[in-house]
Amino acid sequence: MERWSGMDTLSQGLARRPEPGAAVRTAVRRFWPLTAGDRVWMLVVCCLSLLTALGETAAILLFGELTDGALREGDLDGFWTPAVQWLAVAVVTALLGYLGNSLAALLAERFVLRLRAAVFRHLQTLPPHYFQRHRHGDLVERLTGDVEAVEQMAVSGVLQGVSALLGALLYAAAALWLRWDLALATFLTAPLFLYAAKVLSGRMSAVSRQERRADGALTSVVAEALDNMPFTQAYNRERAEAQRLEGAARAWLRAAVRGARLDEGYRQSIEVVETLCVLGIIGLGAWEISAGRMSLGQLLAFAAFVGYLYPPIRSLGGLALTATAASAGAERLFDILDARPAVRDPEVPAARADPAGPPGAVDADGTDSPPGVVGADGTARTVVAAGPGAGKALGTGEPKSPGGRGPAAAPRLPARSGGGRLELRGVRFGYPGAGRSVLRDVSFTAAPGEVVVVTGPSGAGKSTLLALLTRFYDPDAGSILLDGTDLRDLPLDRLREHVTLLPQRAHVLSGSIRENIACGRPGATDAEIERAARAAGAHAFVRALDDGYFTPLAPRSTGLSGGQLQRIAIARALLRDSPVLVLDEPTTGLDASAVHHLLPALRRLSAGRTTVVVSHDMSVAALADRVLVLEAGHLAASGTHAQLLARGGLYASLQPGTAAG
Ligand SMILES: Nc1ncnc2c1ncn2[C@@H]1O[C@H](COP(=O)(O)OP(=O)(O)OP(=O)(O)O)[C@@H](O)[C@H]1O
Repeated sequence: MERWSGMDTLSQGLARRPEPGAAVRTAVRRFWPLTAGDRVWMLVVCCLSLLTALGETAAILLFGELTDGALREGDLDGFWTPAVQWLAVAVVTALLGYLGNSLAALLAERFVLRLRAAVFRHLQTLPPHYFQRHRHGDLVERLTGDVEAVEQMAVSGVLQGVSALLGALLYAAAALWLRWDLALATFLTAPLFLYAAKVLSGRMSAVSRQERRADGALTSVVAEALDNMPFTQAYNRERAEAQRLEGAARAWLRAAVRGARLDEGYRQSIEVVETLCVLGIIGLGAWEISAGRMSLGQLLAFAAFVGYLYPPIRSLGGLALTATAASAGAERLFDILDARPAVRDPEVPAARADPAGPPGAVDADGTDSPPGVVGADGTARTVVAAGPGAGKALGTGEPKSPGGRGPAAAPRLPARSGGGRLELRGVRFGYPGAGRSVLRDVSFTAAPGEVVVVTGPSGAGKSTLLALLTRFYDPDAGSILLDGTDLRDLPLDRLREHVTLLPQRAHVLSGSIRENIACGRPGATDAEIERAARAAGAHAFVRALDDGYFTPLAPRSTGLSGGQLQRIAIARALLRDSPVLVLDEPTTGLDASAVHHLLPALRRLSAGRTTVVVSHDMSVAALADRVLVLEAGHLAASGTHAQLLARGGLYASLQPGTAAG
């Protein structure tokens, strides 16, 4: 199995420190494909920038004409023509500026939309341990703050850079045309701006990394504090939590102030350089005017050109800093994009791909994904989207065929009725990066219609076994077969249609009860939903609610009990109607009466299917055709509940009221 070289967030922050320029180049190279489809519009923005700069150049020349023709002479006749022309130029320039800036804002937001969708799509392919090893608040920050920071470099940065460059060239050309000798004297100062930016960019890079990390840590602390609020209140931990928040906020403040100081340092030193230049020009101009080689209008126009020339040069230097800061955000996105999914769809020749599979990955804005996106080696990757693992466009390499097998054609599973035979052959597995096997030589078979309960001491590997059955991971050795086909040879979406997981805590989606049940099989009719709810023992309490099936639920504010939510989850699983069911501690946290209501529903749910249940609950074990006892990763015993009890040993010791339970 391919190992994921995961490290925790902090150590990744400390790892590899490319120099700022290289980091920016890598980021631009990897994210640039996301601008596909908008590049023509980016060109339009650049053209509009050029036209705007031309308009401003014309305005300055008209200003010089106005000064010499009307102001110096005190002649109103010389005022009207240049004044009307100037006004016309100003209106057209304003219009072009409006169009250009609006279009640039649209392109920037579209890039954000695509980048976030691309990172999120890849995130959805990552295995459970990735989410265990990264704080959720930090991941939220990456999908929001870091994505926006990268945009500042990849789209806004490029557009502003091109526009600044065009403006600078144009104003420089105009200044040269007006007085080449004065212009050259002025240009000598330009490298000072870029030098200041270069000196600061090294420090900016380190500060930006700290700032991005501090942002992530702060969001994490807030998210965790909100999640833990009842615990915080019940244990009088308000002060401790407030201190934790303050600690994270202070770290963020320090990083933010350092960043602001660098920005401000750049801005203010540039102001001083600019003032020096302007004074120099006025001094030279005064000398030229006194020698009769220059008019006042020419001097003012020249000074205006130089006044226009500095902002683009300053902005080019500032952009170097913005890009350096953004590359710290980009590194945090690469951390996600370079993490490898633990499992991959089998390679299916395009012509043989199942037409019933989900459509190709589509951007959040409804447009097709650009074909190649941000592969670590910069190569384009094709979005195949043969299943829920369709984040392949962002992965870092093609999947290895597990166990050294070649590319596999995707076998079709049999229809719902009759199938569902599960077979484990000598399965060994250890979590990526953990370095030890959690399951060792596990072999058993579960036939259609059979209920197999897996039990054992805490940490024996029961939940891990379920993660393999639902193919969140592949075994390191051995194989798992569904109706004779290795799970690794089945498209993930097909596999997960055939194997339904009922997790320990019922998942609640934001939406009505009806929607929560219907997500088991999108498109289910009201009658089918009600039938599933009845079989799950949920119909009676749902109907008693004011809004019945339209009662809104939200992940943390359901207003339903744990047992009721579990029955909604059972209705969802019933509707899914898959041949294999995998249940993780379905009665955990429920009292005797809730379990009493749940068991008949579980019995109906498992009828005619292959059911594997992880449970410590004896009432669930009593439902089983066979009980498997896992101990330290291997199967220690198997038999019916009664047989195992009679045999004594580990199983008997697990029962409540016994010493080793
Ligand atoms: N993401 C992970 N990375 C590394 N090790 C893990 C990970 N998840 C679980 N483990 C380890 O794998 C072993 C088996 O864990 P598992 O959750 O499968 O046990 P379990 O039998 O389900 O326990 P319980 O009954 O307490 O839920 C444990 O030693 C655990 O520490």
